[in-house]
Amino acid sequence: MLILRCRFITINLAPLRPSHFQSHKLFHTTRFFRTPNLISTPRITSSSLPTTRSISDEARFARSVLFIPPGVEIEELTDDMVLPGSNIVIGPFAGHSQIKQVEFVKSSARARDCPKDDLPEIAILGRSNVGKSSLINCLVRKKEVALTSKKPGKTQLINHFLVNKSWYIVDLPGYGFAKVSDAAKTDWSAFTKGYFLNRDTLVCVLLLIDASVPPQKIDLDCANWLGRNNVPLTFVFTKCDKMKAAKGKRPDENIKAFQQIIRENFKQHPPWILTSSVSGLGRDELLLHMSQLRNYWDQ
Ligand SMILES: Nc1nc2c(ncn2[C@@H]2O[C@H](COP(=O)(O)OP(=O)(O)OP(=O)(O)O)[C@@H](O)[C@H]2O)c(=O)[nH]1
Ligand SMILES: [Mg+2]
Repeated sequence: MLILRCRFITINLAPLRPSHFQSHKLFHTTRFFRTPNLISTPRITSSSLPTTRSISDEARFARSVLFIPPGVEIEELTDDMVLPGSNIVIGPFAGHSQIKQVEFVKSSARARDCPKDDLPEIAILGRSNVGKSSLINCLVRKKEVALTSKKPGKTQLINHFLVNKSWYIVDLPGYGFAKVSDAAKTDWSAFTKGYFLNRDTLVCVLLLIDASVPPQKIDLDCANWLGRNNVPLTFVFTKCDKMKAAKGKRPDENIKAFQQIIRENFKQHPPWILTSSVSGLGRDELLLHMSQLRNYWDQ
């Protein structure tokens, strides 16, 4: 069995159970790619294959637990193509990923008010206080870009940030903030439908999951809703630096428990990655993953 070694946890991914969920919308279809291979993709050698499994068993297993992007043949897969601290295979669409320039463009109250220039966008979604704004600041390496706060519910609008003049990061309002009124909760539900289902330029949703707390029903409901509606998502586990949780379980235990539940609902495990906005864990890896999603969408 393939074991993914992360920087501070080892996750043994068992084969997934089939389910009615369809997997990643963008990456389900087989298409030719036009960009050159920017990452070396060493060929698999006979010594790197398990002796007790046939290649097809291994291929089936790899497909069920790894995120294999377009342009990567399963026979070419080697351990070093998997980003550290993730199940994400890096393929030929990965390219320039660093953020050189970022500018705030606008805040929109409704999906129809969002920018209409057809640039690809990656949205950041998660519970209030999960660390959405902090992750954006970490990715762009600027403290003041997306406002962070200890007080949940700080981000109330759809905020578009233009990156390298070519794509958007979108900071969304958090869900599950206990103190919002029923009216505000209804608005959030209408907003999700409007934005996620109709935004043609949405490349992927980064669904942030707080690794310092056990799996939350509201996060699982959100993941299942996105899965059912074929909205491409990547699980980004946040606050992985909180190794000594004051109470409860450690991040690695919480992440394992979350993934176990996801395996029961998703035929193929969506991409996932460990991050910390405090230590910078997973920052460069996540940027690289975002670049391959964007470049594939953009072709
Ligand atoms: N230890 C640790 N704390 C973090 C991390 N990311 C965010 N935080 C803290 O968590 C709190 C909330 O962070 P925000 O980035 O404002 O969260 P948000 O998801 O944007 O919140 P809303 O806008 O209210 O939905 C702040 O006190 C952050 O400092 C992390 O990686 N590690
Ligand atoms: Mg915020």
